[in-house]
Amino acid sequence: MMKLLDPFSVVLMAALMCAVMSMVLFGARRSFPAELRGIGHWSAAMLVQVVSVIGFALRGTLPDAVLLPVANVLFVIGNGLCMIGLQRFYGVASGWKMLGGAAGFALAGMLYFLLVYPDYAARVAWMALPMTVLNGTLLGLVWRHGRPKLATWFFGGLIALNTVLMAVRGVLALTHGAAVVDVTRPGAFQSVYLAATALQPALLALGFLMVANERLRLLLERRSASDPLTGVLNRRGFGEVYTREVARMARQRQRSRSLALLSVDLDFFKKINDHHGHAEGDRVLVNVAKMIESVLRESDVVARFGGEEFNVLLPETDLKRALAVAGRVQTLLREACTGDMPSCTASIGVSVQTDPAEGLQPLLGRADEALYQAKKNGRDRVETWQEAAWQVF
Ligand SMILES: Nc1nc2c(ncn2[C@@H]2O[C@H](COP(=O)(O)OP(=O)(O)OP(=O)(O)O)[C@@H](O)[C@H]2O)c(=O)[nH]1
Repeated sequence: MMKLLDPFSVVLMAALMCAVMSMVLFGARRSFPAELRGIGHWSAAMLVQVVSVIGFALRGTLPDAVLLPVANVLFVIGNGLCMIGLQRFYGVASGWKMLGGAAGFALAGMLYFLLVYPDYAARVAWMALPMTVLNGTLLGLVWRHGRPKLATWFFGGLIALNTVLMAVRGVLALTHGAAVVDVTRPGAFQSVYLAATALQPALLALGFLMVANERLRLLLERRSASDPLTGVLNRRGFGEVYTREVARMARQRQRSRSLALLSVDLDFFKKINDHHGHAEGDRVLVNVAKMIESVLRESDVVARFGGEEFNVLLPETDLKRALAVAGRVQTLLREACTGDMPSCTASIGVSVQTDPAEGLQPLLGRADEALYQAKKNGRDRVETWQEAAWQVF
């Protein structure tokens, strides 16, 4: 067993794996969207670990008084950078002070127990403290902010094991002395610790990458369902919500079930672009999307399929309420346009669905026809389409 795990080879293996992970993370940082933060810190952390591990491997070639403080402090900094990376990833304030404190604490202890009062077990116990605190902080972050997914369990499990191992090593150093924790001596705990030390940084980085990948999947899913300019849903996202709502409607027993759709189209939007420029036109679209959202209930959704037309889905809504919402959108738009926004009004077509089997296209078609009618009848008005006749409001 000990032949397989001679400390020198283990340490070199660890350095190699950290170097590979650093490159993988660096590549990920360049190719992942900028919203996924903290990956660069993990890449840097792995590089720092490489230098630290090489420092340990060089033991015997340089004086311990120089090598050990440097290698140990770098080890702490490497773990601290992982913490900062994860804090950035989860959008939490970065704990640079904590990292500085942990590194300073490690340096002071190392120097004291090497130069003033040389004691191997005391050094191990001392180092265990900042390492346990940093890893415990990582664990807390995953616990509070991680999504309950397999990647998170894997990542969190690794951090938990690492935290326990660090703490146990510190306690063993205090209670049993160097004989049990000195990795150059044979022993069960030393073998476990060595194997874990070799695998831990690279495995942790792998766990982080898995969590980042999961976040990337979510982000892309959300992007593919939303309009890049206004941030509201796009046609695809709208279709998904509609399908969900219509299924819910089908499950409802009462006869009065219905959902409504508003087709909101800005009037003479081309003029806004022509007079104020395309960028200002974009700003108007973003504001209008916000404004529409502000008059909706939580279950209502707004989408932009393109151009200057917005579609609003109002679940569990009858014609009367749909008209009231349309009226509120118009009022808000008129009020907002008196401020710093170019003057604009909207025509709105309203349609209602009561049969769950009908489908989105007929509903959109009717709202579109109503909208066309609103435009034809002079704009800045709301119209609805019903089977019997045109209703003008
Ligand atoms: N700024 C901006 N303009 C857009 C965008 N998409 C479409 N447009 C513009 O919206 C205008 C739509 O023009 P029209 O279809 O003639 O409609 P309108 O001028 O609003 O006239 P009516 O709808 O008939 O009242 C065009 O000038 C498009 O270039 C966009 O994303 N940003």
